[in-house]
Amino acid sequence: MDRQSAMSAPPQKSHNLFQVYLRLRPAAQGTSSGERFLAVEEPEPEQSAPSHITLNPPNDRRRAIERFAFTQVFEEEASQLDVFHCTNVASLVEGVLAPHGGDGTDALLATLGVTGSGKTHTILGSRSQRGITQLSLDVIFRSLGRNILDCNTDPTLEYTINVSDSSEAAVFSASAFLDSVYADPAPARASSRAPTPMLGESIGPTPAPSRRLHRPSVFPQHPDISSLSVSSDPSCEYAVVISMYEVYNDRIFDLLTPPIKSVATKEYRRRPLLFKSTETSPDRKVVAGLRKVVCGSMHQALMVLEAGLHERRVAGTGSNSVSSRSHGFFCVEVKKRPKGGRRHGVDVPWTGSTLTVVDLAGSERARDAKTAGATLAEAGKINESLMYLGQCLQMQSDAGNKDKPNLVPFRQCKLTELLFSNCFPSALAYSTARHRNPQKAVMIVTADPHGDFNATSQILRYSALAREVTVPRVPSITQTILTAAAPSSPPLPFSSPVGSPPLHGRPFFPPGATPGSYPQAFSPNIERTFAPGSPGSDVHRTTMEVAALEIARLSEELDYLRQALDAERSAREEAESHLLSMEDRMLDLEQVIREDCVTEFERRLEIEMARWRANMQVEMERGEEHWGRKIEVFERSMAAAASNDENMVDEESENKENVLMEDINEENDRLRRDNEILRRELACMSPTKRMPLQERGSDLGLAPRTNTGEPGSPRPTRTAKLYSTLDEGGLNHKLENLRVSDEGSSARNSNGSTSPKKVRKLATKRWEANNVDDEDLF
Ligand SMILES: Nc1ncnc2c1ncn2[C@@H]1O[C@H](COP(=O)(O)OP(=O)(O)OP(=O)(O)O)[C@@H](O)[C@H]1O
Repeated sequence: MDRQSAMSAPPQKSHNLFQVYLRLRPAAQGTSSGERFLAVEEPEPEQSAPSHITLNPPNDRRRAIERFAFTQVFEEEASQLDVFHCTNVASLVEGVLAPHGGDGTDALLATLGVTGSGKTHTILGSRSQRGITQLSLDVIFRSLGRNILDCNTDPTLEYTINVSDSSEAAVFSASAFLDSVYADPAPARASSRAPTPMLGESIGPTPAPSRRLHRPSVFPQHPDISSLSVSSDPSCEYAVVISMYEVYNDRIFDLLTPPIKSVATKEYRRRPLLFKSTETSPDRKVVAGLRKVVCGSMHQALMVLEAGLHERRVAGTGSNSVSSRSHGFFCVEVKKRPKGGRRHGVDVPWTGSTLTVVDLAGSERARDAKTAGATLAEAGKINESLMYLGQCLQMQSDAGNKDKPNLVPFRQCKLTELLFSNCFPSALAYSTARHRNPQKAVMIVTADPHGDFNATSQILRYSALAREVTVPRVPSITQTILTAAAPSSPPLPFSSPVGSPPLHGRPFFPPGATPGSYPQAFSPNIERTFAPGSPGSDVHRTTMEVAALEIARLSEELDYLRQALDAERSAREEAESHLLSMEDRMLDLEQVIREDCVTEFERRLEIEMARWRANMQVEMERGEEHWGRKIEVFERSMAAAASNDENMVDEESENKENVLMEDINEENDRLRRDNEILRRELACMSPTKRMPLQERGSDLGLAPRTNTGEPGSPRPTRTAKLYSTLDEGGLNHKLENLRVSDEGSSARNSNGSTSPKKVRKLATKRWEANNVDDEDLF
């Protein structure tokens, strides 16, 4: 049967979570290839395509010959189209489109292999050939035809998808996204891979991005699958939403969101995202917070793919000039809803399924890849995640068995979580009416038959659906043992017929795993065959065969452990040196921050001091003004008090004057009365006794004292008494005083300080005084 035509046959059915295919890559032209260690077996009689391969250890007769079974094996001559057809991607796409109603079935397509074995070539193609991703997109857009909606024709499309999205995504229209990423117009750029950094260059933190890519003008058109299309639901309208992310160092990063410049480190970095169940997606885990682009055409989808690939981390290594340093995920969500978005007059949200295409990073040996620094550390992470993936693949066959619980240890790292989480029926499927199918998955293992024997054999061991080990011819060891056991019997030749029934013994444990970590009840479905030997039931012979097999296995395991140890040691040294450099950097940063703080502190202190001084000045001026005002008020009050005192003195003296005047008036009245009495007495007296007026006048002024009181002097008369009283009373003196007082009051009056009332009083006094003078005339 023609090998190529046999490849187009459908793969065999199994209960495995992943259908596993093997693709061998052709030897690179112009390079000296090593000895070929992989041999494809002729297909079984009941099969149309080869499914088994034999691994022959080159130049090492101690190693066992191993045989591996896959769903199908593609030889070097297999084209991209062969792989696309035979891996049955079209049926996966059809499951996503859900032509018969419902949400559809998620599909996952991944490539696994040693670095440089052709994973990226298979999944993403090359400059001249399209890969499975482009072919799948072509089938999707071709099959949806006119039922596909575009943001340009439906302005609400972006909004309605955003609302119904269950992964907290930011949804963009393709035109908006592409305008933000690409510069217009631009020269053609045919490469589908990002520029390769220098060998060993650190690609940890994203360097300053040169945004605005050049728009690729042409995409490869070969192979052509224009004749192929799958069914879609004619009663529904569709939208194609694309997202891309990578798993780098066990963290998820969006490839369509530009990196953000860190304030602290001034480096451009992406924010890691979570893989989780959300409120609106309790039965399915999703990568939350991605940027998603609604594409209305195949061309737009390819442009988005190109932009995402540009952001993916790649590096040149000794094994591959453009080596993927992260696991890349390209997701095509096909959303569907009834035409017009309504059913029975009610709005219906978008539902749908996703086709995820995964380009895994290749496992590599540090010695061959000649990696160093961060690239070596990445390799450690890549190998570790691939080891966990191997463990999951080895356990996967039991997961399809309903009688056995799911024991696939897929939560050990982010990669296996992403690949396996949605493989199983949801626990909610039984409790809710809404039932979601577990995803369908295809793994394409790529291998270079002339490449690295150890790395390739490791990959084959943990990815194969079944494995047989045959005992090698090791006469030097076995014969010695056999001779010792049965010296009489001749040594028997070993034969290793492929496909002989398996012998019970220890199950195979993948590299890195310990026997204790595998429950015996769920050992992997690895077939192990031993050469049964021609004589049949010879116990010693069987024992020796088992021993030889065990030796071979242990020797392999030892090799692997040595390699792992080397890798771990170098990774540890790398990590330690990185830690030291980080510590130095931290110290430097701390120093810089401290200096910045001091400078800032001093600056602020200066400002505060200046402000304080200004405030102080203002306060002092205010205080001075305040006290000035107080003193002024005090002075004014003092002046007021002084003038009050003066007024009081005036009043006092006035009061005294008044009293004096009253006394004088009283005296005056008394004198008048006396005078009146004297007049009357005088009138009653004899004329002889009257004194002439002159005498009286003289008496009044200069009258001699006739009665001095001396003894013998005549007794004074009443008139004499009167004169005497007038004289003794100091009437003149009093009048003198009155005159003085009158002058004083006139003087004060002239000053204007005396009140009119006082003036009147004084006038009265003057008149009275004049009266006195007049009366004195008597
Ligand atoms: N089947 C094939 N036919 C032709 N060329 C191939 C094939 N497979 C791989 N190559 C070529 O081999 C080189 C390495 O392949 P590729 O980059 O796909 O390897 P890889 O497995 O993705 O490596 P890595 O894991 O380092 O990214 C590329 O130049 C590619 O074109």
